[in-house]
Amino acid sequence: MGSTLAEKVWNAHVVPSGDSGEDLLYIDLHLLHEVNTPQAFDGLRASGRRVRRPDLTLGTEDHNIPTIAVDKPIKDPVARRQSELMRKNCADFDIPLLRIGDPKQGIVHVIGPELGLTRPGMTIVCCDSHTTTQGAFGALAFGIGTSQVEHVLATQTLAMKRPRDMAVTVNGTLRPGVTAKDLVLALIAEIGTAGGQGHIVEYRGTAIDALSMEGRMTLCNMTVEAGSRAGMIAPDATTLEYLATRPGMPQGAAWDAEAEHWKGLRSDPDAVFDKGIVLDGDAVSPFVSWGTNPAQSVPLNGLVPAPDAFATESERAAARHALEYMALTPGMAMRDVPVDSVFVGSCTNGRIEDLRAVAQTLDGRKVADGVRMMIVPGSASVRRQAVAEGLADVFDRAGADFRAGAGCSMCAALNEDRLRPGERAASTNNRNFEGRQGRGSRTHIVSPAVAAATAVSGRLAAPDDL
Ligand SMILES: CC(C)[C@H](C(=O)O)[C@@H](O)C(=O)O
Ligand code: SF4
Repeated sequence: MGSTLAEKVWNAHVVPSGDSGEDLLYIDLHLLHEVNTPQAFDGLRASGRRVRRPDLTLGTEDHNIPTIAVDKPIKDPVARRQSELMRKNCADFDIPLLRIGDPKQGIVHVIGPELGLTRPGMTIVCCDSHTTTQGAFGALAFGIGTSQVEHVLATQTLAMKRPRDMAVTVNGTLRPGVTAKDLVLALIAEIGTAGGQGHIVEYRGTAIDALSMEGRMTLCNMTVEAGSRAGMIAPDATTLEYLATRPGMPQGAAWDAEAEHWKGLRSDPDAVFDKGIVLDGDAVSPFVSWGTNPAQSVPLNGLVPAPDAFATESERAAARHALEYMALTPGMAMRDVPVDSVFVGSCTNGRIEDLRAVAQTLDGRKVADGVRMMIVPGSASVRRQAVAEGLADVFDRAGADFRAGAGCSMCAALNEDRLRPGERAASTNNRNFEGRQGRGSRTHIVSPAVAAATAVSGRLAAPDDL
């Protein structure tokens, strides 16, 4: 019987250890941000341990930091304290840190790939659930908790039981205007927020092959919203093309050898998956969330569902509750839902391709009266590129607020960028639970193209509607 991609990467990292029922995995890259890490460093101090491989560890500031006045001291006292702690911890333990204002700074899941740190076949962990983003490169990448962060810092290893394997095959072709974001929302709507629980998902099929690296990252990013441990896509020509442009890549014969090895990282034809689902790429259309979890999503062409339409009482109760929180009426066309605000950004959709898609729709148009649109780059490098390509001018002319600083911003409202109670947003982020974007906030998860069209129309819309 052949092996899956996940199994191959896993097995290549198992460090011989006692028979504990768990494998001890060697970790190739450990990323850190300012949330969820302070206790791990306190633990190291308490036990008098050092960081074993600071050279395989990198920190960035992303969650709490402001996205305006990036050159000034942080005003918010909580955010300032978090950053100060992060700076002290990284300095004390010799870990490189990309601080606010650093040209390489950005959201942790955006900078790994951008800086060429994320490579096929690696094991990558970070104190953050959306670490799964980096599985787009054929790496095994997932989020870990604070005590595991401490363990990896101290030993560069992690004890874990290997998750099961799940294949998500997307045949056919995504139609023009349909993006990886729509695909992943459609997938989660189908399998539910626990549909991938205990599994590493491998995406395959012609619609996946055709995705750009940015699209693949969006897909793997939201894989965790289906409860999955990780998402992976086997490296191919698209992956190699992206990697070839990244800093620090091997050159000449060394590159050829590495590329050969990477191309071999794929599931064997006779590999057996514990679970599988097949989707028709041609059938996917722009998707939007109506409720308070990402599975509560429907096609933009669809209607706000009636709670009675759900199969189980728990789903019906969840739908009733979500509709009340979201102030929506069953039967209302999603296209008739008006928004107050539009947020473009996050580790799901804050990369250059996302900003290009937004600019394409905003070009020559204006954000609707009464709607505020905030665009926050996923990294400082994305921002520089957006300026260089003229996207920033398009955003300005349209009346959107293109922020100077990169970070999580209104994705999680851990800095001062947040929605007011009751405010409704179309947002390119990945989570829409109650209060996610500020107390009482109402989030509709959308693709960048839908976000842009919605900003112009003032109601949920796709570019074709304009
Ligand atoms: C703050 C962090 C731990 C959290 C995560 O793990 O995902 C955040 O990034 C989020 O998206 O909710
Ligand atoms: S952008 Fe949002 S989802 Fe991504 S790491 Fe930051 S808070 Fe989490």
